Amino acid sequence: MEHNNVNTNDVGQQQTATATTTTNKVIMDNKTRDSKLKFVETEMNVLNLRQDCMMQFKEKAVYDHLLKYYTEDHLKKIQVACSQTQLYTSIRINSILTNRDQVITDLRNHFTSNNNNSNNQFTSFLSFTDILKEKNNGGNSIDNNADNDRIIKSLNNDTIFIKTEGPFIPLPEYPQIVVDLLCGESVLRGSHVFAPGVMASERYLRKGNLVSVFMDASNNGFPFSRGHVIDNCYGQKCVFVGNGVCQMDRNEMYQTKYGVAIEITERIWSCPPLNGVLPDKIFLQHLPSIITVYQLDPKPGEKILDMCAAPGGKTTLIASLLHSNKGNGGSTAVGDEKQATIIALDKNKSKVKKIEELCTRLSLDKYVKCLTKDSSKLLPQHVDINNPNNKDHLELFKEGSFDKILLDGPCSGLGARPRFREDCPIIDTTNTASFQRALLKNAIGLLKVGGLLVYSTCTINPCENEENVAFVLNNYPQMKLVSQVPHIGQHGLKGCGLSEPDRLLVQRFDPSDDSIGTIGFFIARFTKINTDTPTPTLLTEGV
Ligand SMILES: C[S@@+](CC[C@H](N)C(=O)[O-])C[C@H]1O[C@@H](n2cnc3c(N)ncnc32)[C@H](O)[C@@H]1O
Repeated sequence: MEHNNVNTNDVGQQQTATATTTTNKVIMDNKTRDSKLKFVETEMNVLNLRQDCMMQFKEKAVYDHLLKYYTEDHLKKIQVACSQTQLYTSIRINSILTNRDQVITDLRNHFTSNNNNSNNQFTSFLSFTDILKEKNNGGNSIDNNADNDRIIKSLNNDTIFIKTEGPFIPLPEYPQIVVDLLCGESVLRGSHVFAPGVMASERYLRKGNLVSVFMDASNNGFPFSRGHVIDNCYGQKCVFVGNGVCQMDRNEMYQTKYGVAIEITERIWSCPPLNGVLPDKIFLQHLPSIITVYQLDPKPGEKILDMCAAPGGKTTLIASLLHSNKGNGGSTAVGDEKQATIIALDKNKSKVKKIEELCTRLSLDKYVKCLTKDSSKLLPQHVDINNPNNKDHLELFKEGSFDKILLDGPCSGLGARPRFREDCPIIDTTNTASFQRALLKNAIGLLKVGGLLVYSTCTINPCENEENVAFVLNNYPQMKLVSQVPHIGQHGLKGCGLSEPDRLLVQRFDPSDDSIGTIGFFIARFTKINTDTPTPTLLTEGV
């Protein structure tokens, strides 16, 4: 699950006369916070201003399912973490067009000229090494070897991290606006409010008015139609997401599909508003997603498959790494003699278009060939070999022909944050796991002996993670786990089918790990060995 590309254009930055409030600089001490909360709690039911606030599961069965793997205490910590914003905004630099120093200068200029940085909030741009040091209290837990050094250097060159501060508790003291869940979660991640997200408001709102923005987090969705007039307090289960300034009159908010309706000036979490900023030079991507692609370690001359690629976040990072590695072994573009072809697939045609658009926007299109395909049916056994229309498919998807495969498939998404209501139905926790096995089967068939398969999900559901890895290891003796570089997440959960050595090889990002503060995520890195000529290790294992 990538950063929500809510919309672009952080427009409306010209502050109106009433927009004189600046974001709170100091985190509340407990006493001030408590007295503010007392005021707020007597006034309204605001979920996230309570200490015990945590993400709730729409279906209790999902909670019960997770309790089979996590203790109650652990799950509670995950729920609390999921209701908060991630610890870092991670920014990938498009090194084909720019470099880290230039992006830092551009971002400084952007924040200054848009008045978003009036209290110097976003002056600190951290490197990957910085966040490792913070994670390990000054130490760096990554081993020093040539491979690690090369990868850390590349991560330091091509990423920037901005730390999230908070929670700040501005008072929700202005006329109220209710936005939908998606919009509210985007605001918590740093976005402004775009017009389509506005659900309800007080009757008399004008451009320039200050407003308090609430997100509807009730279990059954917003009970009124869009444009509903709310008087006084919105009494449903709601989450206060910040104060802001209207950039439109009330009517326009409901009539237009485009543009910023409210510019947020006081936030709960200090995430920078970056939607639409330097659109061809930076890409917002969660840290575990970045780490996933580094596990592929793409090299010039390789044939690479991204099986579930839309909207293209990881595909474009693969292409970007290939571009950076171009000097180390020749040309890489599709069509070149010594080509490293990235085949990016998605089963949804309109989503494939999105991959193409992103590749073009980032000037990486020459590295990627995008196709609409069902990746659970790539192997020749799923294709009518006598049909001449399938000739190209059979040629491209030969068994054992890919050097590197990324399988970042559909998953239950039980790891997203910030999130106040988890809507995933219980059926998805098992159905997705079995569908992922069908995808894995195709990936294994297409992988070369000696090749790498990277499998990832953005969920904390062990059925889709550790248990699927155990499924692969138990059913495909040619598949072995290999170590990950970098490995900054936790090890696999115990009791989910993995042996102790294998548990240590997978990488699990637990939202409740405050030291890194990411979304929930899981990565496994496999290689394929030749089982016809067993290696000494295999012989020993067989004894
Ligand atoms: C988690 S998203 C992938 C995100 C992507 N890797 C990125 O980093 O931007 C999962 C994608 O799998 C696609 N998908 C689902 N079933 C598929 C199938 N059978 N074959 C190919 N793609 C599929 C979905 O359309 C969705 O775009």
